[in-house]
Amino acid sequence: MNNVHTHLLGFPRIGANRELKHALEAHWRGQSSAAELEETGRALRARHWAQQAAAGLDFVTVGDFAFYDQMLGQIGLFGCAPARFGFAAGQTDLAQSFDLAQSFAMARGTGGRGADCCGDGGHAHGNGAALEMRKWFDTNYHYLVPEFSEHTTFSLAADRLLGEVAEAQALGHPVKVALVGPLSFLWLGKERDNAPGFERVGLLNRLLPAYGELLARLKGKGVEWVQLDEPILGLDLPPAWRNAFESCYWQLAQAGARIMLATYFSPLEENLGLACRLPVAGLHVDGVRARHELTSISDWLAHPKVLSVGIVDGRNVWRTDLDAAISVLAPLLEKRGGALWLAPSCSLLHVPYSLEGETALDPELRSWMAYAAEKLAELATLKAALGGRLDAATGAALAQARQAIGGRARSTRVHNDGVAQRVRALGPADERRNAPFAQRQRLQRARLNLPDWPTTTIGSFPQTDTIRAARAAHKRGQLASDDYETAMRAEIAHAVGRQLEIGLDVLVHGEAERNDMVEYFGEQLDGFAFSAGGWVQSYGSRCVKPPVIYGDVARPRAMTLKWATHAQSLSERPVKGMLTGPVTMLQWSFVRDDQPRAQTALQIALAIRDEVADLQRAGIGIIQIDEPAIREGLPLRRARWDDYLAWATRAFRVTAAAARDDVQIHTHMCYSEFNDILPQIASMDADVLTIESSRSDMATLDGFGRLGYPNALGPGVYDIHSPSVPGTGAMVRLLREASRVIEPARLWVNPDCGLKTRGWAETETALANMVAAARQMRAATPPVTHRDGQ
Ligand SMILES: Nc1nc2c(c(=O)[nH]1)N[C@@H](CNc1ccc(C(=O)N[C@@H](CCC(=O)N[C@@H](CCC(=O)N[C@@H](CCC(=O)O)C(=O)O)C(=O)O)C(=O)O)cc1)CN2
Ligand code: MET
Ligand SMILES: [Zn+2]
Repeated sequence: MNNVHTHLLGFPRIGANRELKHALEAHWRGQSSAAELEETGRALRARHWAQQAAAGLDFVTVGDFAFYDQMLGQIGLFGCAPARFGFAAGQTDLAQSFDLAQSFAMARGTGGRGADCCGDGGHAHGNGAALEMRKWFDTNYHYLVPEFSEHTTFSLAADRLLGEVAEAQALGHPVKVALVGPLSFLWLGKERDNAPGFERVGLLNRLLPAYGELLARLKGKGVEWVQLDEPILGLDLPPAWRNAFESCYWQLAQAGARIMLATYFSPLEENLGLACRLPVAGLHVDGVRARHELTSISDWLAHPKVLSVGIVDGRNVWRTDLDAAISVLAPLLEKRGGALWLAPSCSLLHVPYSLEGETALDPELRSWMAYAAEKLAELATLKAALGGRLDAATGAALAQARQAIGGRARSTRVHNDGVAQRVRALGPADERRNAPFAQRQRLQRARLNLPDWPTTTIGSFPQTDTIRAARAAHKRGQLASDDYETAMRAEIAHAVGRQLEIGLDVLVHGEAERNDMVEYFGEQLDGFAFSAGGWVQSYGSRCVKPPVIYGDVARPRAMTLKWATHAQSLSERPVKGMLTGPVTMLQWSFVRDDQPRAQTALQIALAIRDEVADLQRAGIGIIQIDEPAIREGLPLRRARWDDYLAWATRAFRVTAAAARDDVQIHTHMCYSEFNDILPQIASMDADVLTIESSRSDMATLDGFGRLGYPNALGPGVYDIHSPSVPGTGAMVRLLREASRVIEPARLWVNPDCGLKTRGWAETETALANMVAAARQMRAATPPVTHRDGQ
């Protein structure tokens, strides 16, 4: 008798129509109460559980919901908020869990945040500084980073979680609770204000009693299974962390609840034996990224432990090849004595809700795809087929999948011979600028005639409600294309005017016409499809709509030219052309799974390269090619870094090398630590690199200095995540620090990142202060041109 179960690791929470986003933003604007927000959360959870039950899952998953972020939720659950928020026992009833105001304070910082009505809040420094945001493994989702010190204590505050369990049970659902496991929770945090020698893995003994107590209480509430996510088992772990697993899980085993240990995003490799040995009731593995390990995992995992296979891709939007899946699963099922759990590979947080709303998608393309809802249906079909229940509906679903998979494989629209040929023909000269940097720098100086300490911004100016409303009206057909274009030209003129008034040296057009830096280009490139409602949470209430790359990429026509030349026509000062680089386009899209990422990256590189050529032909003298995602594209295992970095930096060079020597290429990076990939960043050979650094107090820059980074650098002098306006003095201090590491002749003055989430008032004051800082530096340092003898 086969005993196939289905479950999921986590479900998206923002709502099919981004209900949670709208409710959060209304609450932050003061337009709705905490109770109203709680009610939206409750309704969303109920709806999502109902969907899971309707898809025949054996459990609904509880614990994956969060108003802002799940890691933040766990900071509340285990009572380990940083002391600076002052939520010490006594000030608040810890047993109640954090209330909403407290968790938003940690997410968005405290002090003067009310004015910031937008999705994200501030990340002010000092007392009420928000928790740091970091990318969740190699995804585009940001989590809030827990902070640990030797003073950190943990105390269980489970009311919120237990309340959600009770909600699901009251609705009649069998419940599995999902949490981040103790070792991944500690690993994903950071150490702060520590005595030397302190390592946060040492906090495990303090943390485990809280987990143990929670497991016992869940069991008491009738929760049979608790999923503990330990995705770090797919990383290269230092010995202290690896060694901690066994004792950790032996201790948790005492609590009684059945633990499903969940791994994902990466093969287990040297941790495979360890993961199989741990005293847990079940092990979930990523059947997409670790498919080649499934057989050995099944051999190592002793009965009666349950094997859960993440057979449906939780990171992409393609339909599962169900025939192929069955041929992988059937032998496993036999090995496991007829017992197997099936699931998506990871939480479905990273894919949109349902194809139902995607009426504008080409029907053939749509038939190749599966969002969260369709992935649940795939699980149901697999369960029925493996369970031997080949009823009519299952047969029809299998046939439909077969047809779609076959159609996609044979489709002519996926392949474009011209593109393939162009990629094959790429030679070494196509990825090299003509002259070395020093020579280019002379030519560019002569052409651009910029002052020392040149000031610029990263590209976007505030995306105001007016801009978004105009675009929405245009999309709905209520604003004619000409009128939309006129409105955007006016916005661009406004942005240029403000920049001239502020006194910036290198201008930008402000990106008003872009919904998003990736989606905007995806909408204009062949081989990309874009969705109407395919929203995915990025952080807090902010979402992105990743385009779908389904075929060979080509650029039918110029994408940015008319906006760039319009902006340049308004001023004598140089306006930077603004492009998104090939690696970021790839990383923030749903990608093809029928060819290597490297190949797709080169195709995108050629398309963007053509845009570089068009811009320079039209007289644009500076072109920025943004690559903020280059670091997060790194494979999770170090052994695969070199290969990735080789093709990723090559794709960038192919894009940039279309530029003549007197055209200045900028690139921009943010959101990451760059110290471990500095030589590769240098190999990209951009003339100017603008980089996020103010939050690290310029520490990022030390590495660049030590390495002898050869080209020009614009270390961000103020944090654009905060609505608080930086003072001139603070920026002067940062610039002085920077000039100790990089000689002034190679330094630029700019913010950390784009300004699209900010308002105009704060932006103008902040930039005026930044320009004043640059002028102070000019007054205080001898002119660069004399010093290097040019
Ligand atoms: N793809 C991507 N990934 C990234 C980043 C990025 O910029 N892009 N940056 C980092 C993350 N930072 C981010 C910063 C801001 C937003 C953001 O502001 N998102 C917007 C949506 C942006 C967008 O696509 N806007 C569209 C659609 C806007 C919209 O919601 N329109 C309404 C209608 C509005 C109206 O009627 O007034 C609707 O469709 O319902 C547009 O401008 O056209 C949001 O959540 O609100 C997202 C990520 C890392 N990852
Ligand atoms: C996330 S990097 C953003 C770069 C883009 N040019 C902007 O200014 O918004
Ligand atoms: Zn940026």
